[in-house]
Amino acid sequence: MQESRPMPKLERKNQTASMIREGYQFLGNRRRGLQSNIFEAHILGEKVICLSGEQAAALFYDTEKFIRKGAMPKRFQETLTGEGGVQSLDGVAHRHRKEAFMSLMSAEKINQLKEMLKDQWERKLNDFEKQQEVNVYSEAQELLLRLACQWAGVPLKEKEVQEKKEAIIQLFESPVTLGYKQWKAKKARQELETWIGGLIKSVRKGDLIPFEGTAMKVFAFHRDEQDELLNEKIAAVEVLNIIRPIVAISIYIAFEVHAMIQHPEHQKRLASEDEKDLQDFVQEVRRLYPFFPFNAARVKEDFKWEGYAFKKGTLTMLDFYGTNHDPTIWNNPEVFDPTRFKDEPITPYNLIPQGGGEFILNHRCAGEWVTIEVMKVSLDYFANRMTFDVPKQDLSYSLVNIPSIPKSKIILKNVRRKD
Ligand code: HEM
Repeated sequence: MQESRPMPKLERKNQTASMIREGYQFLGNRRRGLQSNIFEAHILGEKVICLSGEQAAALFYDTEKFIRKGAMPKRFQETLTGEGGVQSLDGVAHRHRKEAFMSLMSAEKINQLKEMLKDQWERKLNDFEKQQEVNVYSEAQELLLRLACQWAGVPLKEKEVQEKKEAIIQLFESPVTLGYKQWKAKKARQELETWIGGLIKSVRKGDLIPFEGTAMKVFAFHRDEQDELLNEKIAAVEVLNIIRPIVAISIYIAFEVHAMIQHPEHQKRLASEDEKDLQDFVQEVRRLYPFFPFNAARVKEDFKWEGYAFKKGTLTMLDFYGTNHDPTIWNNPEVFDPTRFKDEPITPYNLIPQGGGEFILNHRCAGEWVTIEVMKVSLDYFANRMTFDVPKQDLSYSLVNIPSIPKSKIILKNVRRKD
């Protein structure tokens, strides 16, 4: 058998502290230092192979080579994703569950979501006109929670809105925190799963009848690949896998308004009738701004790639943020330029803010189309249906804190409907 190539290695034994210190840029900094798209590190007490770039992403999403079982730290499951959800499945079980998710993402369902969203923005705009000041991040969270529940078939009482909003935000704002904050996020998840679990029970008993094709209906009656109904807790985890990330799009809405403010030179294109202009702007926001830094999988069986040995069970991380900023893929990757997509085509493995590969076969984000459409409709509102002043504020954002959110949360004043 041929000898393996020695894999570039980081010198210091444990890089956990550096990773925490450098956040989104940790993997990219090391990749540049070693001048290699593949290297070995030690993180959280374990040897990890770190991958970056388009070819490496294609490898990471090869289901013959990698599995997700045992890859995600328990504390992310206890807060961000929940336990037993689609993220933790492999093979037939994953495909079967993912098909249920993708059945919610038909063109018809997404159009319905867009109409509901426009309705929500119309109402918000009325409120904004009466407010002295608008906090975009916070307002978007509330709007998206109402939207997510309506679209998913989850009844949400007016008096529950604030409480549920606070709980859901904790799931995606706190996954990498420790101590009290993490404990609070765990508690929030338990309470949310109990709430949705109770509703699943009511749907099964016939006391609550959600519309066909909603997440509540689909997951209340979903049967796994062995024809067993999901238990209530897992059905709740999956309904929350729809609601939580829709609310998290508030981060991208804050970033798209940030991009509008910082790059007024693109304003004219946003006013054009061509939807492609909105789309390119949204894609550039998703490429440039930090959100989900990386993901992990484990080697399924021993194999070699480009001469490097991958041993069964080895934790392997793919750098999403670094791939979206890779200078071998993107010209001037640190520059915000929505026109780049004319010459720089998007492939399943180069623009990966929400993972790569295929939707059903791989773990690529089930809600990527929803995210793009929600961002487009929302951008159209901020760019073309309202006017506002931008008061002095701290528009900086961290490349260390995960998730990153603009410091000021984006404050607007004198918001008025455009005639
Ligand atoms: C807010 C913006 C979003 C970001 C940054 C994001 C990011 C991601 C990422 C990085 C993954 C993992 C990809 C991988 O493992 O390779 C993922 C998976 C997933 N996302 Fe999203 N997502 C977003 C919005 C959404 C929305 C709106 C939904 C649902 C409506 C959604 C539902 C899911 C589900 C169900 C999975 C698991 C897919 C699987 O394991 O097969 N996400 N997302």
